[in-house]
Amino acid sequence: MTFFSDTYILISGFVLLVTLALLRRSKFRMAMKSHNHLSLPFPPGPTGVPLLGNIHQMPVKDAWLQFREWSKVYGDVLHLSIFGKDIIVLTSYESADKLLNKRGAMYSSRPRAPVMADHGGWYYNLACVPTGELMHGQRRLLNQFLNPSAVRKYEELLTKKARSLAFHTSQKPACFQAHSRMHTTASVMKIAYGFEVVSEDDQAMREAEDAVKSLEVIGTPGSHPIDMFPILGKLPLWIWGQTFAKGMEQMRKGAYNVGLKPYTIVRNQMYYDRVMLTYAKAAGEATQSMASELIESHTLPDGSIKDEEVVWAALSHVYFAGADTTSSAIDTFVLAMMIYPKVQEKARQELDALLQGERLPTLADRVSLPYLHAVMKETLRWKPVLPLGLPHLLERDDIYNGMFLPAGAVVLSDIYSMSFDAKCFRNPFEFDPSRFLDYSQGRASLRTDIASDPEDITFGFGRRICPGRHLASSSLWITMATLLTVFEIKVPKDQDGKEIMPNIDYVTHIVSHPEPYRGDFVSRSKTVLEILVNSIEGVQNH
Ligand code: HEM
Repeated sequence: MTFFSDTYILISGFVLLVTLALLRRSKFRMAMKSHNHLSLPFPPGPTGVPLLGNIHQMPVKDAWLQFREWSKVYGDVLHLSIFGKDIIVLTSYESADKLLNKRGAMYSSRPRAPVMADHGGWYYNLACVPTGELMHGQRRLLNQFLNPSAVRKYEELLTKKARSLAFHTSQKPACFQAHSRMHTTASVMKIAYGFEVVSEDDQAMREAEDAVKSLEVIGTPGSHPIDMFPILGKLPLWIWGQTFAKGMEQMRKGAYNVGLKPYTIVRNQMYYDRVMLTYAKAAGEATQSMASELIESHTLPDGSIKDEEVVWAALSHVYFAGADTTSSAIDTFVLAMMIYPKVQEKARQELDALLQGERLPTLADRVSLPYLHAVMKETLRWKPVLPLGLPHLLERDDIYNGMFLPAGAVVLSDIYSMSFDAKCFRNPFEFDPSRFLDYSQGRASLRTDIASDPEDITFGFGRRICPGRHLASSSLWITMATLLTVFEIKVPKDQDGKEIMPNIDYVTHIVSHPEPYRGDFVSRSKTVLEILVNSIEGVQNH
């Protein structure tokens, strides 16, 4: 991405950055009270150049691929430096567990991200909220609604949405990825705000997509010069080029559309219902959404809402962090089923033995289907949804295995390298769910002795672990089970009957998505389609 509008700005900007780098190295360490009293070494890493550090070695795209290579040379805790900013990359589950989980109190903040937070209007988004009340307050509310037992109350809705996805896929199989995106958005919109999303042209869908797109302007989060030297943010935005200035405008719009706006709609509706004396009815319906429950429970006697910013911000995450991520995992599952038909067949046999062709799966069947659960773990491992998680910030100096980790370092959990760690996963690039199964009792059961479980890796770590993980795994599981019950998922063929192998390239900004692909969804029988249609009331509208 070009941040500078012309050569002059490029040169003067460069001189400024180098000067700031010199100042920063000493000042930043002092501000964060970093002292290496014992003169311990930093973790190893590639040798950088004075002042600039490793900037010239950092790939612009898919940095985790390079981190994996470096980890083979330097070990599982890497140290990099960019303009004097320390970056620690954890490439093994063991190091992430020992530092981010076990020493979570000091590894749980987020680095400052002025471009996203201050200029782009996303200051409330947990991806850039440091430790403090805005973080704790939001996480408290999210955990209240998304803990394992709370998520059970959404099982019926998730099942209905999975069936609706199967139905729409049977009607228009070529549009599967668009359907999957719509159905995950529809689920989280219903849960968060009680809104019904019924079409891909729905305004909420378009606004969520625009909001995701608007974030692309910042490239790799944290990589813009303003993020490294916030003082540069005081300069007029146009010096970074028109695209950037316009991008900031789009970001602010997106931040409002997925944050305050949907909350305000619910709040106004509830207020209107109250005024119209239909409050009792509205309250009855209100219990169906997180927003209305929270507005109810946070309304003060004078009609204002206690901690209102925390409430609307927390809700925004269900919608914004919930849809894009889960649909990525669903799309990966379908891709894997096309490429590994034997795995697909095995999972289906397990389902058929339980369902006997008489009914569709429900989430209550999950415990009886260990192979399918293993397929889900492998889906999450094989193509991690967030290959580098979200950055953590180390708030105090730390020592790990005789190495000095300085306060103020940005800590990256390299979920990609952890997922392809050959020490934990044999033939890591193969999609092989049996790695999670134990057949010693004569039938498959999930292994309990796995050194690193993808479900403990892919949702992040410590006090920042994904609060939506239980909802995500229920949604993913029921979608997988329903699709396999209804369809055989095949690689499409060309006119000569030759298979057209799907593209397995992924495009990643923060979340990774498969590039558009085509799958062939063949209904398994007329009966199963009838059962599907009968199981959904008013299917056209869901
Ligand atoms: C397959 C689906 C999903 C995956 C793989 C995923 C993964 C992640 C990861 C890796 C993080 C960063 C954790 C860290 O900093 O160590 C994260 C954070 C987060 N996720 Fe998810 N997520 C998924 C679905 C969801 C859903 C459904 C929701 C909400 C309903 C959600 C809400 C959040 C929030 C709010 C955060 C920020 C937490 C914080 O900073 O304190 N995610 N997620």
